Amino acid sequence: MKIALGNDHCGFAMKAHVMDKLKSLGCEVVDYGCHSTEPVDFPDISRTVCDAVRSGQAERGVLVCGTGVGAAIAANKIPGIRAAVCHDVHSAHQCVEHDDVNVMCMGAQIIGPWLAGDLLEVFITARFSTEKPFRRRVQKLHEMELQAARELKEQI
Ligand SMILES: O=C(CO)[C@H](O)[C@H](O)[C@H](O)COP(=O)(O)O
Repeated sequence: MKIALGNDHCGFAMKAHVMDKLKSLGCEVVDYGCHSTEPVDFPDISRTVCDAVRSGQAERGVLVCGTGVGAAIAANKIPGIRAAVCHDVHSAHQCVEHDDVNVMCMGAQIIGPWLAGDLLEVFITARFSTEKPFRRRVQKLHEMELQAARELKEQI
């Protein structure tokens, strides 16, 4: 699986571990930065990673910031992206199985590298369920996104 990986300065220290884990799972990883602890703005990193997912360059994205929260807020503003902060193993697989999450966000200030590795493993191996209720709910998310775009257009 192709993965777009991004982090801000708070996530930089965890990146090497995340990268190693993803590679050990057989993933092809593109690193969209940042590449040091020099402060950057998490919305910029989310944008780049999510554009790679949207365009099909990557199948899924992984974002690491301090808490995972800012990265997820930014990612969810991008059409076609369903991002979730995951700090427990159950959410990390269920968010894909039930909600078709395509970008997982983690907080390097909240969890350690070993839990991050376990989260990545279940996130990468999980697949969106074919069961109707889950498909219907995600379809409703698409419709909400389209409605929001229409409302925005009316305002302009
Ligand atoms: O977690 C984050 C956003 O939700 C960021 O990674 C930072 O931790 C947070 O914004 C604090 O930023 P700072 O520049 O390290 O003070």
